[in-house]
Amino acid sequence: MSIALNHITLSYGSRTLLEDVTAAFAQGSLTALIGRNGTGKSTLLRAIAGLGTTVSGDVALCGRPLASLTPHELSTTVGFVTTDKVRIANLACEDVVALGRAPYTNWIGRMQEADRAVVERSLRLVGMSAFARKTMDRMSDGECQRVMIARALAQDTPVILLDEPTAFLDLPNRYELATLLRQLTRDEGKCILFSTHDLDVALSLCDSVALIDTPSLHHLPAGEMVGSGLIERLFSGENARFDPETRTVRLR
Ligand SMILES: Nc1ncnc2c1ncn2[C@@H]1O[C@H](COP(=O)(O)OP(=O)(O)OP(=O)(O)O)[C@@H](O)[C@H]1O
Repeated sequence: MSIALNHITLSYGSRTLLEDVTAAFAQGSLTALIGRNGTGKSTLLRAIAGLGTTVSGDVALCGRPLASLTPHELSTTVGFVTTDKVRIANLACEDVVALGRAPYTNWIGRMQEADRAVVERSLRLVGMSAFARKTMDRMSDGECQRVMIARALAQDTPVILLDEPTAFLDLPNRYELATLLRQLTRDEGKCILFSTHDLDVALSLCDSVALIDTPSLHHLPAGEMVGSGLIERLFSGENARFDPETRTVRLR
């Protein structure tokens, strides 16, 4: 398994977000992590990425306990894409993508021919080759998001985590981005786990859905999740209800 969570508990102080969660995510699979605001999606992604959150239980990446990985091994195993905007004037897309090569470049960080080829390929995979020399401060949110995914691809890790990659995107771009992620699981064999509030994207385009139902995590194939009744229970309220037909939340 690319990601294995074994009886993990996540908490902040006395507040428990997840308790005794066991789940596994396979190579070549796309999984959406969903849940209401503040239920711990980002915290879980950060814990899997080894970004210093309180965890009891074990996280294993590609069969190795997270705790046993050196910083270098971690950086060649898991890539993490956040919604933080990297809009540094004068920094071209290809330079941002090249940052993903840091674990592989020599001690002065000099890029070799092979590194440059990986950067080029990564930009091509996300459909952004034409933007290589453009600076990121003049690009749309959707374009920036693709470049940040290219950076994670250049890092060449079997596991990629993304925290709300579809936030700030319009509807066609949300579908396009999720379709791109799906393609990367198929063509590149990546294990991709991303958090999202887009139920229709999660349920229509992903292999499986991991739903935080505090303090549990339900991980089911997307089709089974639609029919499970779990989404209605967690996302329906006085003014809105989940419609399994359209896989969206609608006003009552
Ligand atoms: N460093 C921290 N210290 C204490 N509490 C925190 C910290 N970071 C997050 N929290 C709390 O933990 C809970 C989970 O936060 P998290 O950001 O993981 O949720 P989320 O599901 O990603 O939320 P959203 O959907 O709103 O992005 C929230 O109630 C948040 O206030």
